[in-house]
Amino acid sequence: MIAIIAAVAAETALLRQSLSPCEVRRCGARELFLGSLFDQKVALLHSGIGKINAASAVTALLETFKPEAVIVTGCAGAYPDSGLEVGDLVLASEEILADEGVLTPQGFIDFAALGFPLLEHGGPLMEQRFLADPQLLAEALPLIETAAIKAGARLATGPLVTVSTCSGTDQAARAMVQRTAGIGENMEGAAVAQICRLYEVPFLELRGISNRVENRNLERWDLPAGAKIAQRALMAYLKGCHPPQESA
Ligand SMILES: O=C(O)c1cccc(C(=O)CC[C@H]2O[C@@H](n3cnc4c(=O)[nH]cnc43)[C@H](O)[C@@H]2O)c1
Repeated sequence: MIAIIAAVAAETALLRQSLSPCEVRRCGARELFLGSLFDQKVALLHSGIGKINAASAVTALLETFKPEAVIVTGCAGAYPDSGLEVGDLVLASEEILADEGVLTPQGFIDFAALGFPLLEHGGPLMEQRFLADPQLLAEALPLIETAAIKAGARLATGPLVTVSTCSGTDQAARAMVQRTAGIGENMEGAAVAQICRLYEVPFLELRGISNRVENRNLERWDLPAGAKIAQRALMAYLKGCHPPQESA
C-alpha cells in the first residue's frame, strides 16, 4: 500500500475521483480513504495545515498501517531563483525543518548546532534534514519528468523547506534560501518526513507550485493550479511505478 498525505481535501479531489472503490474509514481523529489507483493500493489522508496536524495524521496512519511508502502532496511556494513558477512541479530531494532553532543577534542557530537532537531513533539525530527515499526518488523522477513535459510544466528537484511562519516578504524568502538552499516552501513536509524516519517508512514528496515566495500578494496565487498539477503528476507516477511488495 502507498499512503498519500495532503493538508486539505482540495489537494486530493482528482485523486479521490479516480480511487475505486473508495472506502472511508476512521484513522484516529480523521477520515482515511482506501482504494486502488492504477492497480496500486492507496490510503489517502488529509492532515490539516501545518506541522502539528501533519505529524499527528501520519503517526495515526503508521500506528494502524505499514505502507511501503508515504507520499506527501499538495501546494508549495517557489523561492526566488528556483526557476519555478505557478503551475510547475517540485520533487523534494530532502525536507528541512527550518523553524527549529534560535534566532540570535548573530543569526539563526539550528538544533544540530545547539546540540539538541530532534529525533532519538537508533541514536540521536543531530540534524534537521530528512532525505527523500533514494530508490523512490530515482523511480519517480523520470515518470514525473515525462508528466511535467506533457503538461507544459517545469520540474525541479531540490530541498523543500517546512515552516510555521510563512515567508511573506522578498527579504524573508531570500534569507531562507541563503540559510537552507531550499527551492520551495511548505508547512507539512518535514514533519511527515521526521515521523517516517521514526517508523522507518520510505518518504517522498511531490508538490505543485501555487505561488512565488515574495512580498505577499494573494492576487498572484493559484492554489487550484498547484493542486491540479501535483495530482496529475502523482497519478502519472502511480500509473508508471512498480507496485510495491506487500509486507508480511
Ligand atoms: O495568506 C498567506 O499569505 C499564506 C502564506 C503561506 C501559506 C498560505 C496557505 O494558505 C497555505 C496553503 C498550503 O499550501 C502550502 N503552501 C503553499 N504556498 C506556501 C508558501 O508560500 N509557504 C508555505 N506553505 C505554502 C502549505 O503547505 C499549506 O498546506 C497562505
